[in-house]
Formats: sequence, C-alpha cells, structure tokens
Amino acid sequence: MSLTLIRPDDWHLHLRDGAALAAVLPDTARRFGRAIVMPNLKPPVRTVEEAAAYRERILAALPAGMSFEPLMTLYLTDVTPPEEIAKVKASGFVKALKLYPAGATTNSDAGVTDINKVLPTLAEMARQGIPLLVHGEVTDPSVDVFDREAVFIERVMKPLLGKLPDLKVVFEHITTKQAANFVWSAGANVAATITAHHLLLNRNALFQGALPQHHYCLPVLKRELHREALMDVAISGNPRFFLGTDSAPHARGIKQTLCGCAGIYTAHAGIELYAEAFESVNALDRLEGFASRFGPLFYGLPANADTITLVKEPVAVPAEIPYLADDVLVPMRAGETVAWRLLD
Ligand SMILES: NC(=O)N[C@@H](CC(=O)O)C(=O)O
Ligand SMILES: [Zn+2]
Ligand SMILES: [Zn+2]
Repeated sequence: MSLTLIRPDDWHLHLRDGAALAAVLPDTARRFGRAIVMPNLKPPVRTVEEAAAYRERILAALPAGMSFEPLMTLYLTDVTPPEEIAKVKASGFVKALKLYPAGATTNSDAGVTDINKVLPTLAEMARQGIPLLVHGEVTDPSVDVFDREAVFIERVMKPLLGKLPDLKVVFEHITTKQAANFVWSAGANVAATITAHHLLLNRNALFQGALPQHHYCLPVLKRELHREALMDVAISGNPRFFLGTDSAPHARGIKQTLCGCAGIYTAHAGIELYAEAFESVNALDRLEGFASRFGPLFYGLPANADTITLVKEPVAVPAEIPYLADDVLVPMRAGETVAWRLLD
C-alpha cells in the first residue's frame, strides 16, 4: 500500500541552534517543505533582526541539494513594542509572534507575565493580520498540571478574543477536548495545531516502559477521551485544525535526569507517525488536507507544488540519534518501529 500527498509543512517545530540544529534539520527537510520555527532559543528570538540571523543559520545548516523554507517567529515578551509589528509585516519571512506564558514550558522564562501588558502590541498584530501563536497553559501552581490548558481557555483565551475579536490565533499543540471544542466553535481567525504524539498516546504512556520521561512533553499527555477528541477534529476536514509536530529535541543526558525537561523528538518520522494515527481510524483520505492544505490556507500561502510518497512498510527507529558532540537524542519509538516508510 502506498500514499502520495502534496508535500506537507510543519506548523510548529523546534530546530534549536548550532550543532543541534545541524543534527535535526535534515529529518524535517526530507519530509516537509516549510516549517514554522519556534523562537524559544537561549536567548530567545525577539526581533526581526534576530529572526533574520537565525533564518540564515538555518539555511546555512541545510545540506546541499535539500530545499526547505523556514518560516520565522518572534518570541513575545512583556516589552515587545507595537512598532516591531510593522517590521514583521515588512520582513515577509517572519510569519507570527509566539506567546509563552512566563514559566509555562522549555525556555519560557522571558515570556509574558501578564497578557494585559502586551495588549497594544497584540492590537497592532490584529490590525496587520499577524497571527499570535499560543502555548495555551496557565502557570498558576495551584492548577493541576492536567487542567492547565482548559483553565487557560477561560482565564486568557476567551478574555483576549473578547478584547481583540479579529486577532488571528493558533492555539498550539492542543491536548484536550476543551481546546478542540473551543477552536471548533471559534471564528475563522482561530485555528489549532495538533501533534502526532497527542494523537497516538494518552497519559498511560507516562507510566509505562523503562524510561517514561521520554514521553514527557508540555502540554502533558492527557486521558484517552481527550486523545479521541483530538483525533475527531484532526480527521474532520475542518481546515482550522492542521499539522504541527512540536518536535522538540533535548539531549538524552538532560532528558533522563530526575526533572528532565519537556519535549519529544518526532521529526525523524514527522509525517509517518501522522499516517499511523490517521490509518488507525481509517481516515488516510483526510491526511492531505490536515498535513498539506489547511496550514497554508490559514497562513495565506500556497500549498507546496511537489509531493511525497509513503509506503506501508515497517521502519526500525534507532535507539539514539547523533545530536551534540557529547550527547545523543532519544527519538520517539526508539528501538521500535514506525509503520510507514518515506520514499526518497
Ligand atoms: N513541547 C515541549 O514539551 N517542549 C518544547 C516547548 C513547547 O513547545 O512548549 C521545547 O522547546 O522543548
Ligand atoms: Zn509549547
Ligand atoms: Zn513547541
């Protein structure tokens, strides 16, 4: 069995920098035409100038003969000035700003401490049609980690869209039935990305196997009923739900410490894992819309002009992938198989 699709894009990706960037970029570039590149570097990518420099480093790390277009984002801080938005618009290559509530996830210390502090900048984004990409979790320590996304909808998302109803928003890596329902019922300016791991795994994965921390990501995996709700909207054909892998590499040494950081590396099977998920509910015919058409539609870009082909054939996933000079990366399905092979 084989499956040919318009070449997909990844609308939520962490490429990191330096040696890590060089190690992971080919996995994405083999599969995806473009990717929305997350700005949570250390220090974060806060200005158009910094995004231009990061974009050059990405293009320089691309192996000869591979084509890939990085779509850049800026990291919104409490002090991002409204004037930066005109520069974003003029740049052409910065496509969005990313909201990390301070302390919510990996490298989010410089994030926004109070959404009201950035309202003038968000209002300017609404005026200029620049999307806000949202890590949608509250950081209130009294809120259960499994409830942080649902509470964010009530405390932040709804009030924000009440004030700026035209703001384009992508609710990134949604993980709950509440978020799926919220985006489903919202206007044409609100969309969501969904990861392959949140379509394939429920929170049981956090308590299974020898190294369950490799399934630790944020927002954390949820109950089966939430996984099913994500699957329903992913295969629905609603164009406001599209692919974002959130492939988030971390070196094994850091990942395996007691409080290892959040993030799962999936770029080595970035489209294959989605094919597995869609096949599991007999919805392979819906994959092309989700993976290749709906993201470009939301961002106002054409779909890619070429195609990729997957064949149904198990592929062994290595136990580890070379990453840094002194440490490796443990990919999703390490030492196991993925059910689809990408043809070169
Ligand atoms: N998803 C994650 O668990 N981690 C991401 C950050 C993020 O997307 O929240 C990372 O940068 O490692
Ligand atoms: Zn996030
Ligand atoms: Zn992410």
